[in-house]
Amino acid sequence: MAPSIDEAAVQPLELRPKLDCIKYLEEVPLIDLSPLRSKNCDLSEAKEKLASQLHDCLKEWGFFLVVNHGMATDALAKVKSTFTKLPEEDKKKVARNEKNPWGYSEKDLTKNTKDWVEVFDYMVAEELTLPETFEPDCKTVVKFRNNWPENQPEFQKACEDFTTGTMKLLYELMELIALSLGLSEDRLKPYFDENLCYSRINYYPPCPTPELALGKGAHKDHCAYTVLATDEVSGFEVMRKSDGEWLRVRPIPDSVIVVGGDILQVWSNEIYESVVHRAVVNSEKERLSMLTVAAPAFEVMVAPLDELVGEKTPAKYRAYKWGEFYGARKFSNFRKLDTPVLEVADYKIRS
Ligand SMILES: O=C(O)CCC(=O)C(=O)O
Ligand SMILES: [Fe+2]
Repeated sequence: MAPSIDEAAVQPLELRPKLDCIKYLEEVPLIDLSPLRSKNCDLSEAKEKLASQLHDCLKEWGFFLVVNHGMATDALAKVKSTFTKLPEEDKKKVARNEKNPWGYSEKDLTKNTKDWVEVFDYMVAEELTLPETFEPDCKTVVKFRNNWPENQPEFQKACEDFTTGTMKLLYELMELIALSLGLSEDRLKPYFDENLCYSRINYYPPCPTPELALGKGAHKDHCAYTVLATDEVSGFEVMRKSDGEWLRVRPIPDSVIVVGGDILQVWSNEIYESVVHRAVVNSEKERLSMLTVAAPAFEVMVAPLDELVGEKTPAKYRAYKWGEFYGARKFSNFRKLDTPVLEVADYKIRS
């Protein structure tokens, strides 16, 4: 008898990966950040050049790979080795719930289908005081704290080291992204004072029927952008805008992937579009990826940036409060399966 998996993780027919004809992206959009680390070159010239490359990558693909990113090369491997050793009961003890959305979950959904993944989420800030439910009319604030497994200092340290590296890169990219839109390099930074940046581990166990499920279903990232590191097992795929074709991105050793998100789409008034992507699983190998999300402060109103709006380029979105949007998405994991999840398209101005 064919192996079976949880019905909730079976993707609708049209969303299943076609594993017998995987297509690879042959010319990956690649940015080499070594000029930023070189003592012999003019830094502002180097930034302008990189910004222009980044513009082309984001415009064409909505994502790019980065080499010479400055992060410790063994950061992800350390997380992988410590996460995979965590005892099941320790993970279960720090399961996310409606009161604390940080910690472990094996029940994540994308578009209401269960992902074949175990995740662990933690905030970059160790604690944040925020409205209890993240909802517009919520008057009570609570302190959210990270939910680290007890007595696992090595795991926690590996996670924190990863995040120290990604946050540094995230701020470097913030300058380049601003420059790539013709803005001053510090234009986006104020949105990230008291940010909601967080990191996530995605652990994809081998799946007996990888042709039926997805590690992470097709989605766009809702933040400004994501820095994603993956191990050597392939599985990350992007949807090509022109024809909807799924293309697998081969892992390049010591690179990270930068995925443009919805906020960037809105800020840039659609000069850039966030990329649809997914994670495919396989029957033999476990796979681990980890990311840090560039998420602004709760109070930030996200709208097309003034400099990019004009008579010929009217605003394509009305403003929305990031914290409320984010909360609606985050807490949707604990709500009924049939409630539609908020999308950035809900703020689109239809002409
Ligand atoms: O694991 C991957 O390759 C992609 C993960 C991802 O897109 C996400 O967690 O948002
Ligand atoms: Fe993603």
